[in-house]
Amino acid sequence: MSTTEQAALHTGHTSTAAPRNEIRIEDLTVQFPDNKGGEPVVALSNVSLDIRRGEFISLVGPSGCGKTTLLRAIADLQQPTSGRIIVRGLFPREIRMQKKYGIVFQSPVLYDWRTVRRNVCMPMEIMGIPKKQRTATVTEMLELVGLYNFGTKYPHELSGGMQQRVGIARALAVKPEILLMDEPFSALDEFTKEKLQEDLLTIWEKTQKTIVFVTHSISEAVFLSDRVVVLSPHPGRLSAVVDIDLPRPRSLQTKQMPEFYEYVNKIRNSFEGV
Ligand SMILES: Nc1ncnc2c1ncn2[C@@H]1O[C@H](COP(=O)(O)OP(=O)(O)OP(=O)(O)O)[C@@H](O)[C@H]1O
Repeated sequence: MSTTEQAALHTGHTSTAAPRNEIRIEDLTVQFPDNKGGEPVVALSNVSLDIRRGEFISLVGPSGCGKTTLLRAIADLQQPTSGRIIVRGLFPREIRMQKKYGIVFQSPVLYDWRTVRRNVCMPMEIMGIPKKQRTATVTEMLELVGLYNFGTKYPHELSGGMQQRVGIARALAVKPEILLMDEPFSALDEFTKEKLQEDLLTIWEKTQKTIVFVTHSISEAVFLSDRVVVLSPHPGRLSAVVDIDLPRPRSLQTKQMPEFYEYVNKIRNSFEGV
């Protein structure tokens, strides 16, 4: 299918109008073969979901429910067994080739022999972006994540939270449209996590990216998201989609609101029986 044909998949959108749906997941099934010759593992079964442009959406659910598989399928790191994903009218491969994804994993995988600045710079070097532009972007990104004064440090000189900030700066440096984050804060202590959650919301508000965020933490998902998607395991299915109608901008005070607890309980209850 050509790019134009793919774009035509978005019925009703002209080339100038921004499609309402950033990511459309249609009847997605992902199976993994069993290496002992048994039944395949059904990681995701018939999952359908529309993600809006500029939305902050979280995927939660018990271990093994397919959160990472879904994120990887969006990122074109995992191919569907059936069903499809359409991103801005194109297949994920096209979006990946166009460098429209920024991906942040649980561990930022920084290069120890490169300074913070040179770590953030790396994807732009690979893309052949001119040096002057790279330098300006690195400065902009380090300011955005609050690490401007740490550009000449090496990863081992940074705390875990600072290293994760470098990972976020690096993902944002190529100016992606969509940020895919897989448990980015789960290895951090509670204080660092809370600070990074607030800072991520500030970055999201400034940059207007679409963010798909995988987490084990219901309260983290409620605090950050416009919508929380609950998956249930074996096979991984969509079990609930909850709109989080808490006011923005959100801060630590948000976590004290009765409505915050109500959302957390509602989502926790939707886990029951899973
Ligand atoms: N490469 C693979 N080969 C075989 N099975 C896999 C593979 N990747 C994932 N699975 C299986 O698919 C299911 C979903 O895994 P996935 O990692 O997506 O779940 P998850 O919700 O992200 O889990 P967790 O919360 O523990 O990270 C699990 O049963 C897992 O064992």
